[in-house]
Amino acid sequence: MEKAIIAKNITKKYKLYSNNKERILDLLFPKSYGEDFYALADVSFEAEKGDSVGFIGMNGSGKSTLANVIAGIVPETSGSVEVNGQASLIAVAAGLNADLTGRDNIELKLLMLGFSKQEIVDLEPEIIDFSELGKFIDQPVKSYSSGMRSRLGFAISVNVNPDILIIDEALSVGDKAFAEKSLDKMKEFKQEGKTMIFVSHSLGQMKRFCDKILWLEYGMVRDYGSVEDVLPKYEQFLDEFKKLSGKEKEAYKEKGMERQLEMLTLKI
Ligand SMILES: Nc1ncnc2c1ncn2[C@@H]1O[C@H](COP(=O)(O)OP(=O)(O)OP(=O)(O)O)[C@@H](O)[C@H]1O
Repeated sequence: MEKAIIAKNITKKYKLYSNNKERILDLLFPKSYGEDFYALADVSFEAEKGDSVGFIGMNGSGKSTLANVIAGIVPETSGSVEVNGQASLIAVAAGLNADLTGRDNIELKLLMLGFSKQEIVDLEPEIIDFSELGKFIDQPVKSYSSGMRSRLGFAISVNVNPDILIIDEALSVGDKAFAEKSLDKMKEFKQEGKTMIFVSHSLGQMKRFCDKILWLEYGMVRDYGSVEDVLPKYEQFLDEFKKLSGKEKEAYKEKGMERQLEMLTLKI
């Protein structure tokens, strides 16, 4: 089978500063200021061409960060990601310029992707039609609601016909009718044998779409396998986690962070 994505030992470190002074000192001096925070710690997984992989995990587990690293929007701190084909990310806040109109954003994105003038003229009406933005298409994106931004992002990304489609929670902000239409479009992609990454808290949508599930916890891979195998385990985990007291949840988190530190120390 041909691989579409090969992610090897990806780590993403952010610096958390308690104030601006710390941020500036960190820029100016070799000594490190601020606290290291690892959004991803040694994440490896592979997707075959045609796979639909769902990323699941609690808030802050690293799903969006990993989606952004694969899309080439956020650089990894270490490790490597190989993507065979053109990846397109759909996320509520991704890649739109708020000062430009919807139409200008479409043209800019298509230009950046290397489309010719004629191809842009041909494709633009399809994108506008799909977005259902009507006359708002000529208004600046900063006047759009999050649902409208998501529609525009979705309309652009699915119509540029990427090899790999990465969808990060973009369906959760739109209305039901648009979500259904988008899910239909995603089904078409799947039938065409394209690769998809799907980030969502909706386990129902995961079941409908994904063949494989990557479960992240504190920036680490907790499990990776078929939907039938991993999703029930995650559902059971969520049920049990919900029953924990605040203190127990804190202790669970501390243990997770300790595991992360151990893993990172082993790697250094
Ligand atoms: N630019 C940044 N600077 C500092 N920390 C960041 C940055 N971006 C993300 N993080 C942190 O990295 C961690 C992972 O974030 P990410 O958005 O990937 O999680 P997620 O699993 O997608 O969460 P959610 O389900 O809430 O959307 C979080 O703790 C977040 O606060």
